[in-house]
Amino acid sequence: MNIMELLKPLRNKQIESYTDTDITGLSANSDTIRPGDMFVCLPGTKSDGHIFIQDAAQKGCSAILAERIVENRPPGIPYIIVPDTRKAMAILADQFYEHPSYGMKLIGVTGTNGKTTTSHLIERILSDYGHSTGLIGTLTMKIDAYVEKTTHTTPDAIELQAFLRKMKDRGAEYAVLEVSSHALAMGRTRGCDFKTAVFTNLTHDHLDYHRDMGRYLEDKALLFTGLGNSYAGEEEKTAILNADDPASAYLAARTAVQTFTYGIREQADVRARDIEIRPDGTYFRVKTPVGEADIRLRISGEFNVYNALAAIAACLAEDIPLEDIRRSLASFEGLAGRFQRIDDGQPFHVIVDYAHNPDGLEKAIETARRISRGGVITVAGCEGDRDKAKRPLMASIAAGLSDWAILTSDNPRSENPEAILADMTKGIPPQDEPRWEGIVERREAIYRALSYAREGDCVLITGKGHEQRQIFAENRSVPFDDAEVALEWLKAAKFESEPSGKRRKH
Ligand SMILES: CC(=O)N[C@H]1[C@@H](OP(=O)(O)OP(=O)(O)OC[C@H]2O[C@@H](n3ccc(=O)[nH]c3=O)[C@H](O)[C@@H]2O)O[C@H](CO)[C@@H](O)[C@@H]1O[C@H](C)C(=O)N[C@@H](C)C(=O)N[C@H](CCC(=O)O)C(=O)O
Ligand SMILES: Nc1ncnc2c1ncn2[C@@H]1O[C@H](COP(=O)(O)OP(=O)(O)OP(=O)(O)O)[C@@H](O)[C@H]1O
Ligand SMILES: N[C@H](CCC[C@H](N)C(=O)O)C(=O)O
Ligand SMILES: [Mg+2]
Repeated sequence: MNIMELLKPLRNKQIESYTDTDITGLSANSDTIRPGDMFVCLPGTKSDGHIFIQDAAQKGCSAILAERIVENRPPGIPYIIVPDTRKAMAILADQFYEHPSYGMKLIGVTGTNGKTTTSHLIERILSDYGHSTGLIGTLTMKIDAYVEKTTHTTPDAIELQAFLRKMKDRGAEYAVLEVSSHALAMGRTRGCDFKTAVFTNLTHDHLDYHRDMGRYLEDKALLFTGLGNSYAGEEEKTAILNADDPASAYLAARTAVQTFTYGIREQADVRARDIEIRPDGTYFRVKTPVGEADIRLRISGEFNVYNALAAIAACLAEDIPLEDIRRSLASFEGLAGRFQRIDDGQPFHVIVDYAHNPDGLEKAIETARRISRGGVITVAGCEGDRDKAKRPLMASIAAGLSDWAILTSDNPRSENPEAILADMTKGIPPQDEPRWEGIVERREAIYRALSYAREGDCVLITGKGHEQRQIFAENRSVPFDDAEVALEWLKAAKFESEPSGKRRKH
């Protein structure tokens, strides 16, 4: 794309040097930049993109977008200054990829927990109904059967717009996007013309980044305030809100578009009752403006009722008949690491779940309690280089709500795992008979939890869900998959079926 064409939507820019040139791509990373790309200098949290200008120039970048002049600016390369390169990058990415979100129906899902589950439920219902649908989220980026790997829940603006372009070119009618609060705060989705915004819930997480719950909510609200800014198309827009979450009233007040609510406890447009939580799934009756239905989900937990209700509301807003929604939900077999059952014939439940914040952990343990015929043994850890305030809260929930908690490591990243564990255990009130122990090594913690289980118990392994690696200092990571580790132990323990039930061989 010609440089002037690319820069057209940037209102506030200063062109320091200029040559008429073609821009063949955009990049904010001097490591992976290709000749012909415009280099966007982002002031980051770890380093400053401006210091890599020379590097990018040597690799053949075609232009530079910066926030200031730097010394030894490479001659002969167009150099443009804008007040905020991150915001400008999103606008340029939308322009470069020729507004891929226009003309597709974009459904954005945000909230502390449940984004991935809700997004996949929506995607499944839409595609079962015959719509060509793309999805971008924590687990994957996909367009119908075509799949790419992701590194982030919401990729940066360049990767995001490039993938939306792929969706548009392949004929997708819908794009379901998981929109993280980091993405909203950093403007990664600027330029996306959302038709629908779905809110799951707001509870404590990511305060290392957002600083407090008020600012966290403000960042989440950006998805809803942004609904009013239509770049293209005049289709009706909707905010789908959780009537049982107090943050929804604020979001409703902040959006100019119509709202559609779901819930269990408060009055809502889409409401569930007669909820039954079983080991093999969840059953409930849903009342909607277009009728009632009995829903069967193959995933356990009241929290998954909320996720299903959000998906039902979003799909009713797309005029999908309730009966089709019911059928799709009944066939959804769940996602890797989201209250995932691990079964090797053992006489107790083993669940791998991605709960990595206080509310998620509480909900996961409550669900384990509902399906257990005995006790609940929980394995929980906390992340390194992330919100430290969660640590004592999560430890207190794990030890307080389980019959036995094994506190361990999650991804320690640059931190000392023993120190993370010590931060966690500070949150546990002294008890006459402690109901927890600490085992830093995660594999050993999982093995130990499984070895304690007796018939009917539930072993709940939380924090890493689908993740396949454990991350240590200096980005060193080792293969680690909770489900595989649990299966390793179960296979070695050799459970087998007997006519009288399951029993352990050794
Ligand atoms: C806090 C955060 O989100 N940081 C993201 C941000 O990094 P940053 O701005 O701090 O970048 P930096 O490392 O300081 O570098 C600054 C600039 O210099 C450039 N650089 C750097 C080194 C070099 O040699 N050459 C070079 O050009 C970098 O490419 C970057 O443009 O921009 C980077 C590029 O887009 C992201 O990879 C990075 O995500 C980090 C790795 C991350 O872990 N993010 C997580 C917290 C995140 O975003 N999570 C949410 C999900 C949260 C939820 O579940 O709700 C997500 O959407 O995934
Ligand atoms: N509606 C919900 N309310 C509370 N907790 C939930 C809800 N849905 C899921 N969880 C918990 O959060 C975990 C992650 O679920 P999911 O991946 O759907 O959320 P997410 O918002 O996409 O998470 P992330 O922010 O990591 O992308 C689940 O394993 C479960 O423990
Ligand atoms: N979406 C969460 C995932 C945390 C999962 C945990 N296992 C970790 O890797 O820290 C985050 O970005 O904070
Ligand atoms: Mg997710």
